[in-house]
Amino acid sequence: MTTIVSAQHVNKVYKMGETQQHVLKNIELAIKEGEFIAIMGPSGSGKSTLLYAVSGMDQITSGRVLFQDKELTALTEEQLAALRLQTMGFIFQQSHLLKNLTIFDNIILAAYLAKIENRQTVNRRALELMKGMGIEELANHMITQVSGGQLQRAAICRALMNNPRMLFADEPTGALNTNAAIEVMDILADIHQSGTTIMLVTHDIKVAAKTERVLFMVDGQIVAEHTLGTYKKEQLKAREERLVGWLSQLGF
Ligand SMILES: Nc1ncnc2c1ncn2[C@@H]1O[C@H](COP(=O)(O)OP(=O)(O)OP(=O)(O)O)[C@@H](O)[C@H]1O
Repeated sequence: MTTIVSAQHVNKVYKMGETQQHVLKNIELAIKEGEFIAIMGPSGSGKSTLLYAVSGMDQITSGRVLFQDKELTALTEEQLAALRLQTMGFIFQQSHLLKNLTIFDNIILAAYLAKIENRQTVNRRALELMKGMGIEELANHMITQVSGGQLQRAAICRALMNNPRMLFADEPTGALNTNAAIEVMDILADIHQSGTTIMLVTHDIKVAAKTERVLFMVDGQIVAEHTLGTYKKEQLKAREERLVGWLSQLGF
């Protein structure tokens, strides 16, 4: 399998006035095309910072990040924005949908503005995706009229509009109740099954148990990793138990 993301000697230092905080410390990471990978670790260990560093959402202080063999730090802002638009999708804990637009308009907005495809194609794709997520009947609802789980499914549709090679998800189930979290995670597992590489940050063992490889961060470093392999529904309990055992060995 080819490598889609490669982080080499990546450091990130936040400077605030006189003080500095070294948040990513010499990170080495390779993610294979088609992988499903979770980042776990204590609060403040640098999980989100790593996700934003390897997706080019945030600048790094030193080192290199390659995405599909393109060095992100060598790209201009415009080139980086174009690469993100064409190849990456993002999902966050809060859906970040716009309050004064319908669910449908929220999903299509970025694709319309990008003007890569005509409006008919964009509309058709949005409807297909909404159907796949079971929210096609909510197309004309305002975002205040639907549940948290439905909002997150709309945010996933939006992230998939450009048919990304890779999805980056920062605590995608963090704001959801248990059932909605399970639904959203099952959708992400299906998206992975269809060939999309996914990197997600999570505190939730049930979420991580559906991924293939779990990295554990402490204080800006990846200190351990656990390979779970291909997810099969009937193995979920056993995978959760393996993760609990591994995490407790790590003192988490
Ligand atoms: N924009 C920023 N400016 C300064 N410091 C920041 C910034 N973003 C994050 N940090 C600091 O970097 C450290 C790592 O933050 P990060 O959000 O990556 O951790 P995390 O492991 O994702 O935490 P959590 O699980 O709580 O979301 C924290 O100490 C945080 O306060």
